[in-house]
Amino acid sequence: MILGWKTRYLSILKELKYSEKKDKESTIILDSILKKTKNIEKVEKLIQGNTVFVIGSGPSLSFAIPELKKFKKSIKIAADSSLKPLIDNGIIPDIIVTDLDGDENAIKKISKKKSIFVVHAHGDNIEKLQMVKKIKNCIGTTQTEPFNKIQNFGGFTDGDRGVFLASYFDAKKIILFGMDFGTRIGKFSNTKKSDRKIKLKKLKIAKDLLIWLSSITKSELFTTSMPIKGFKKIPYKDLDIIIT
Ligand SMILES: Nc1ncnc2c1ncn2[C@@H]1O[C@H](COP(=O)(O)OP(=O)(O)OP(=O)(O)O)[C@@H](O)[C@H]1O
Ligand SMILES: Nc1nc2c(c(=O)[nH]1)N=C(CO)CN2
Ligand SMILES: [Mg+2]
Repeated sequence: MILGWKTRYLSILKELKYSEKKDKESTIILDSILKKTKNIEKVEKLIQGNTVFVIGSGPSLSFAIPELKKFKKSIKIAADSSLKPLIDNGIIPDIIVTDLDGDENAIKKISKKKSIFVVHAHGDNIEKLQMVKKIKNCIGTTQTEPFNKIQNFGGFTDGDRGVFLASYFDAKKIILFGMDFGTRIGKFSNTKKSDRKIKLKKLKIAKDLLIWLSSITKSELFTTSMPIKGFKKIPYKDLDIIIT
């Protein structure tokens, strides 16, 4: 677990009134469903020393998609609900970070392909975890203590967990797409009207975690989305220069 994570996790539990006990229960269930695999080593190989794109569902995702199509070979980590618009546009991510509340059909469509799913267990997705049985390549994560097959790379929402994952495995550069945070929820995000308030709180937590990560990571950080402290803002036209 990354140094300092526990303190941040405890303050998230307090703010959102989540139960550590339920998070732990969920984690134990995910561990019991997962098979022993070499998927962690595969994820490490995809990320280490490479430029990695992390794609979220913020408003700028619509503008990012035509740009992403130009970079077929770059390693792409999709956060949950960004998966559907990506595959609808012929972009197959290498890694999908999800707590399984994105589009279930999109997940089914690529669940038998070589993309690796990084599935997060928490107290509010216990029933969803059964979907893992149908996914070919999977690793499991938690926000509490890691154990057995379950990892904790740090991070909270699917998007920021993607960035923590890329940093954990020493990506050379990490470039954000559709990771705008702020007060506008992207149209591809699977957020019900009644969940808007909590979603905005989660986005604020995610942004603060990324600002913290920027002060400790060895990876070089960039964003094509809304500016964020610690990340160098780059226009799409400069992507070619950054990647090479
Ligand atoms: N303005 C934004 N609107 C929606 N998503 C955003 C925004 N900015 C960044 N993101 C990132 O996009 C990711 C994917 O969006 P999605 O709606 O699937 O979130 P999620 O983390 O699954 O949320 P939930 O808490 O409901 O599981 C989020 O995890 C978040 O990190
Ligand atoms: N207990 C609990 N933990 C979470 C939740 C959630 O709804 N409940 N949502 C997350 C992703 O946004 C991450 N972690
Ligand atoms: Mg999700």
